[in-house]
Amino acid sequence: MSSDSMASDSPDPLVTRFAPSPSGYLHLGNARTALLSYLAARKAGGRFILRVEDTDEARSSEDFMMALFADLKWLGLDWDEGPDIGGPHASYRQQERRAIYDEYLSRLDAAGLTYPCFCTPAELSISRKRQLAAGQPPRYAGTCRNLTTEERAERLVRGLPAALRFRVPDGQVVSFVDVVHGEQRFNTNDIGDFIIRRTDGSTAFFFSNAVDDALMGVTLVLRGDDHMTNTPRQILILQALNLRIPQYAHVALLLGMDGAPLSKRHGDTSLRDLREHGYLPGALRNHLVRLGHSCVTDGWLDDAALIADFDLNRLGRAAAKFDEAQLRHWQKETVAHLSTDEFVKWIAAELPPGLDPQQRAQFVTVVRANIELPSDARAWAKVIFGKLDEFEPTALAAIREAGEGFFTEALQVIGHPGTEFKQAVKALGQAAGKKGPALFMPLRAALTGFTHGPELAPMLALLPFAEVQARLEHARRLAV
Ligand SMILES: Nc1ncnc2c1ncn2[C@@H]1O[C@H](COP(=O)(O)OP(=O)(O)OP(=O)(O)O)[C@@H](O)[C@H]1O
Repeated sequence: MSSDSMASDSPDPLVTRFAPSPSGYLHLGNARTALLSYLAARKAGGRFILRVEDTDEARSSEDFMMALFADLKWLGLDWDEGPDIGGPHASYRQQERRAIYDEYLSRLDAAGLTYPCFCTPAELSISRKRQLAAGQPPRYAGTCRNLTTEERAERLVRGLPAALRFRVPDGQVVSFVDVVHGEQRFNTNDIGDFIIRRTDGSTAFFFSNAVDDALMGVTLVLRGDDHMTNTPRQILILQALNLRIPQYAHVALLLGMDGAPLSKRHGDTSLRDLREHGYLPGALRNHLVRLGHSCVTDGWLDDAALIADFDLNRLGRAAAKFDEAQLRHWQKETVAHLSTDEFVKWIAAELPPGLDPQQRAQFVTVVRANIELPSDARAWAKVIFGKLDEFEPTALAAIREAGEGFFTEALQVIGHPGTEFKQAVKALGQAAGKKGPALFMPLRAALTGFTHGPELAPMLALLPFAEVQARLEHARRLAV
């Protein structure tokens, strides 16, 4: 039993989808899967569908769904069909597709491929433990498979809660060619009959997800490899319903710093957190596309270039780890690619009120290369437009190392408004007998409170002369 012939050589345009559950904020793993699915569709000139899998009512919420739309849009994705915009296969919310599932469940039923299962969670757990103890892979033992019609009727009359199981055929092999992992083969004897409708009447993931993909015309299911072992089950359902089997691409899960897969349930680093920290969508896109996909271009890619660079054949198998240093690298690159207007808009909320346009423009020119996040702009705005009341420890050490005499000289050399800074520093170096870092570092420390930062001369051009004097005087007192 192979799905190869149905899955390949499709003349139809590529249709991909992202199908999250609205049960938490999207984390970077979800976002990466969404981005890759989006890029695959856009690259091929196909369609990208957003479907919300909210059959688990206890964990799903309207707020999370709205957040999901907002976060995906912020990341720069758009979709051709979805719950918020509709489309030819509406509804795109599984809660609203119950009648469709009932119809397809009854088809399976009519074909004799389902049966009610009355096993309780406790009974299933004991059975699983027994199998594990016997060194067997846990699978449903088939307890309710062979109940007689009378036994079933008797249990139903007693009102026992019943789930619905799919009858997996014995002794067959389900095979498919995964875009990332190549040929996959699963023996149906290892699968075990699985639940397609829970006791509360909601359909299980295996079923609704597969039926929706087929009915929505999805041709490529690109998802995390947490779903690899679900795929043979889904192929069995689609075959039983005579529905089209898509191609599958299972990408390695994105792991957190602790090595565990990111997961909504664990509240892992969400797109939202990063956005609130000031990360830019372009940084996320450039970072995420390179986790599990190798780009031809090493440099920063805008949206169009990202689509052009994307290639399904370059999806990788290796597990990818979220690395904040990498994200910061792409953030830096993205900031460098902002136009001046975009940059000013991005940091506007961090600037003190009342700056004139010239001060604003000068500030941007001076500090831009030193800003990765808006909070950096806040820190430099405080240094330049505010009062200096904090020194980082290395700055304090540099001031004390230079000594009181150095700052007495500095106050004389930089002694009047309009002093040309470069000339003044040269003169100070001669007077104090210092050069290089021994000359620049204490000055930088005294005037900014830091031992790193934007070029000093243009920064000082923004400081009032009285403030320069006050800071040098303060440093002189600190150095005593
Ligand atoms: N760590 C991960 N790395 C990459 N993709 C992931 C990761 N976790 C989930 N996905 C993918 O995101 C898509 C949406 O999945 P889903 O909404 O179930 O997310 P989830 O984080 O697994 O949620 P939950 O923790 O609630 O199960 C699926 O394609 C899934 O494979």
